[in-house]
This record gives sequence, structure tokens and C-alpha cells, in this order.
Amino acid sequence: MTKLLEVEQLSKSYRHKTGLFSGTKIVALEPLSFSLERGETLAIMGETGSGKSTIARLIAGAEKPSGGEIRLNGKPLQATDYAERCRNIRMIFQDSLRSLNPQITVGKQLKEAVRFNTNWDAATQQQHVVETLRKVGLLPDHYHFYPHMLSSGQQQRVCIARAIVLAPQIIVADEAFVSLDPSIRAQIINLILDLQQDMGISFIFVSHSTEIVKHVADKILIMHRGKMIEFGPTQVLVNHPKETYTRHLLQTGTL
Ligand SMILES: Nc1ncnc2c1ncn2[C@@H]1O[C@H](COP(=O)(O)OP(=O)(O)OP(=O)(O)O)[C@@H](O)[C@H]1O
Repeated sequence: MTKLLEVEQLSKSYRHKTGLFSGTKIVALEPLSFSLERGETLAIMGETGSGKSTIARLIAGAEKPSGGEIRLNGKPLQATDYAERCRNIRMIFQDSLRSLNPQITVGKQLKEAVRFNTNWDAATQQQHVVETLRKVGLLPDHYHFYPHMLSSGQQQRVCIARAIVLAPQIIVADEAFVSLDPSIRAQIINLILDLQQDMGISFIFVSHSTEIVKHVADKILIMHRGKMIEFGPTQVLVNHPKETYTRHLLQTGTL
């Protein structure tokens, strides 16, 4: 059976644009391959600068790879295929709360995506947005709220609503919940698990939290200095890691 997501020999390099090292190459990601099945959750872990966000951005299409291929349901994703990728793969960024427009109501912000991606009439669009707000634990009335009228936990729910409003196949979250209070973070993580069951969405999330990763992830990908050093089912990596680095990271929570 075709896998939902296949990443093959994906790599990324940057060039220093200015200064003494102008023109020299920075290898952010050495060629790596992995795959993800429908409804699975993949956690990407590793120290700062190891390439985690680069993988997240490449999968979400926020950047172009330097090499390799990403396939969704067996079909290669082209960098130019913006509309299709936007529908199927959504990203929740680190600063997602700031990405909400303070001057536009929650409902309108969500409706924009629906308007651009469907041919539904205005009433159906609005109904779909209200349903989506319900799915993330918000009320129909929140449609008319401006972001500042909501708590940070509710704002995070809006960001999740925005990510699921087009029923994507994959959501990529890059340290999206790190700034939340621990109790709210737990609620948001549980919401994601519920959505995953209800909608069959796959999640890819970058995290430094061993506790959350063990709780949520089916598979873990460990990065070290731009290289994937280990990838496999969570139980295998936690109980029988091949690399000392993975053991330190998952068993003691230290690098
Ligand atoms: N736009 C860019 N231009 C040049 N170098 C970059 C750029 N983006 C990332 N890098 C470099 O690529 C490497 C990997 O960065 P990346 O942000 O993917 O790491 P990370 O593991 O997500 O780190 P963190 O945990 O701090 O977010 C780093 O050395 C970084 O400096």
C-alpha cells in the first residue's frame, strides 16, 4: 500500500549571503529518508541547530529542498504545487499566536482559507468554519471574536482550527506549544490526539520535550548536526536505542 508521506534523500544547504564567509555553503540537512503512514504521529528531536525546523519547513513547502524528493500518497510534491500542498499539509509555527491577524475576527480569518479553496456559497463556508471551531472546543460565538478577546489557550485552538479547516492529511507543528502554560499545553496535546482519531490526520512535530514525545509519538526521528542518526517506532527508540545520543535524549532527557 502507498505510504502517506515518503521523504527520500531530502537535503538542504544555504549560502552565507554576507560577511567573511559570503558564498560558502552551510549544510543544514544531509540527505535523509523516512516515511509516515496515515494517522501516525512523528516527533523530530535533536539539539538546537540540528536541522529539525528545516525538515518541518521543507515538508510544509515553506522552503525548497536542495535535493531529494517528498511524495504524498505516492505523488511527488512540486515546489510550485502551492495550492495542493496548502490543502494537504498545514503548518503550525512556533510563533503561531502572533500569526493571527489582530484586526480580523476569528471567523473571517478561517473563512478566507475556505473561500479560496472551495466553491461553496458564503453560508456553507460560514457553517463549515463554525463546525471547525466546535471541533477544537470553541463556541460558535467565537466566530465573531477578535484574537485579543481570547485567552492564549483559546488562541492556540484557533491556530489549530485554521490548520484543520481544509481537512489536511498532515499537520506539521514546529515547537508550536512551547510557550503555553503546562496545563493548557496538556489540553492542546489531548485535543490533537482527539482530532487525529476523528479526522485521521497525521502529525509531524518538532519537540524538545521527551515527556510529550513519549506520550504522543508513534515514531521518532533523531537529528544531530544536520544528520538523521536514528528513526523508528517510539518504543524501539526508547527501550533499545542504537545510538548513545538517542539514549541520553530519550531516557534521561539530556543531550
Ligand atoms: N535561512 C537560513 N540561512 C542560513 N542558515 C540557516 C537558515 N536556516 C537554518 N540555517 C542553519 O541550518 C542549520 C539547521 O537549522 P534549523 O533551524 O533547522 O535547526 P533546529 O534543529 O530547528 O534548531 P532549533 O531547535 O534552534 O530551532 C543551523 O545551522 C542553522 O543556522
